[in-house]
Amino acid sequence: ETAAPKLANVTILATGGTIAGTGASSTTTVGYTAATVGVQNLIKAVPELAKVANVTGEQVFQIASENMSNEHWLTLAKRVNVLLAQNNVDGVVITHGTDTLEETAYFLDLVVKSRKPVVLVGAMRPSTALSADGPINLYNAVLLAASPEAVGKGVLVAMNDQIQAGRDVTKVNTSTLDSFRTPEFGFLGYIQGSKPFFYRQSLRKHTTETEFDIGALQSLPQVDIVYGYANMNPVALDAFMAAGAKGIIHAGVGDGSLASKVVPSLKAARAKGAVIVRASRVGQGILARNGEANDDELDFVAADTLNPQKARILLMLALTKTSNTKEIQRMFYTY
Ligand SMILES: NC(=O)C[C@H](N)C(=O)O
Repeated sequence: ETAAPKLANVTILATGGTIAGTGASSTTTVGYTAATVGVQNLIKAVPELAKVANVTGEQVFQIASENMSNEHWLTLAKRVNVLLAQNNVDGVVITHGTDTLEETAYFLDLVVKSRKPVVLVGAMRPSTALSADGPINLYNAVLLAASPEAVGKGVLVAMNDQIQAGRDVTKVNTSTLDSFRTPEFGFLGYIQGSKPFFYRQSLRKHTTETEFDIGALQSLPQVDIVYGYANMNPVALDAFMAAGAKGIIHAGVGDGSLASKVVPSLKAARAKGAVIVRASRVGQGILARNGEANDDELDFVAADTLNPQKARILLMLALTKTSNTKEIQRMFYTY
């Protein structure tokens, strides 16, 4: 008789969100309370987890993800790095609210120093709802984190039976189960029959390949996002600068075009030393350097394919290393 294969050790770090949410009734799918169920009860609700991994749980935070902050990210990333450095941890799953899940995934993709799997997971329906998606999503996330296939793939997101890349995935719908998508580039694979199936991979550098080290950091530089629209008003940008912003993401219209009325404020911000990154509110496509604005002349940076909220994360980390815009532009073409 051959011994049963040894199960991987997976730690679930719980941070709250709808996956840990409860509603007034089984038909409550909006207006429920996020972040009420503790990690041990999340694990207990899915006894099948024991078949795919030796699971342990830690409650890191208990928040709705709209309240996720830079400080939460530093705490979480440091914990992930400590756990993955241990021989008795093979992978980490992070339960998370869906609203900012894509941001945490990209932050970790840039600062986790391990090739071991890190998988973020959430739910669109609270745990008390009919056909809640949390339990199957959690099961899929744990088996993915326990799988050799997920090693070295960067931080992953497991939602709706699909495997998504932390860099590229985004929430595209306020409420449906298929809210997590990677438009145009596509998701990386499926989870089916308790197995991950990978078909593609991002070529951008991640985890052990990055130059970022948050080990000694207690905070991150202030970077804010200004949103572009017709009749755009520069007041928000000026206010962010007055509040001490070290970087500004300009989530411009189209290919990041700059409204004439806003250009003086952008130039003034740059003159004060803030790094300006041109991104787009459109959600897809390359933000072309020297396209809709002369970035060389303005000394601005182009966001490439990062959406504004992900560009904010890369700029914060970049500013922990340098304020040289050429160097920062290189980073935007690398990660
Ligand atoms: N579906 C969710 O998880 C939404 C919730 N507001 C959160 O991000 O925590």
